[in-house]
Amino acid sequence: MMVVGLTGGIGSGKTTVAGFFKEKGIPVYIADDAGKRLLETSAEIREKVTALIGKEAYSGKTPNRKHIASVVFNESDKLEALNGIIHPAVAKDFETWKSKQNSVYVIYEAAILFEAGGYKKCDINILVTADKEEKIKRLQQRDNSSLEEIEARMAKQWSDERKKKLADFEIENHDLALTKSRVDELNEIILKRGKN
Ligand SMILES: CC(C)(COP(=O)(O)OP(=O)(O)OC[C@H]1O[C@@H](n2cnc3c(N)ncnc32)[C@H](O)[C@@H]1O)[C@@H](O)C(=O)NCCC(=O)NCCS
Ligand SMILES: Nc1ncnc2c1ncn2[C@@H]1O[C@H](COP(=O)(O)OP(=O)(O)OP(=O)(O)O)[C@@H](O)[C@H]1O
Repeated sequence: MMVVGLTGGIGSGKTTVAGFFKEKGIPVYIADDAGKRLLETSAEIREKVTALIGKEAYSGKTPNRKHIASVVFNESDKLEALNGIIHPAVAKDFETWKSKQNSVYVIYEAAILFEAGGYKKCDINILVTADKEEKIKRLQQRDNSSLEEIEARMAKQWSDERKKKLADFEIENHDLALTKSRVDELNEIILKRGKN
């Protein structure tokens, strides 16, 4: 079974694109969601994250994601350490999930697929792009995020130019109808590759 990595900068629309693949019957794994789930359910992760960030990282067993984000997106060492706690657990969870799927290919959607090196384990990598202003507008509408919070995360991610060099395909996500037809087109290409 082929693994197709799907990534894009914050607010690019990668989850929206993943949804279009899902509508076509393709199994989709969302690493951001798995990371959040494991942050909440794994006692081992809770212990490590509390040791890294402090007691304020959790209220009981519930992670204070806003607080964790405010620490790690302003302190690179702590972000690296948090990645080191979450990423191996997500990789393991993905392998378990993948072994239960029955499809020519699955989508592995991850925010920092290139930055964290996960793209090397994928057979094909797709990059979703949008203009910076467009991404900021979408995030402000979706999350009520401040410009400062959005820019702190953007600063920790590679530029689209750098990511394009490693991507096999790009989806420019401006007009949703065009994005959807690009997904149809890529799905056909990937299915053909899977048969060869
Ligand atoms: C810091 C945390 C608690 C913030 O949670 P929050 O709900 O605010 O954000 P969420 O997880 O939905 O991510 C939203 C976006 O932030 C950006 N982002 C998240 N983690 C990272 C990271 N490690 N590096 C750069 N950008 C990141 C991405 O663009 C992502 O799509 C959470 O993102 C986290 O645990 N991150 C570290 C682990 C990680 O890399 N997760 C993502 C893939 S497994
Ligand atoms: N082409 C588009 N036109 C208008 N709005 C869009 C478009 N694509 C996505 N959106 C909206 O922009 C917001 C961000 O999209 P989405 O959640 O898919 O991005 P993401 O890259 O997964 O975000 P994050 O990096 O935060 O995980 C959502 O509210 C979504 O509905």
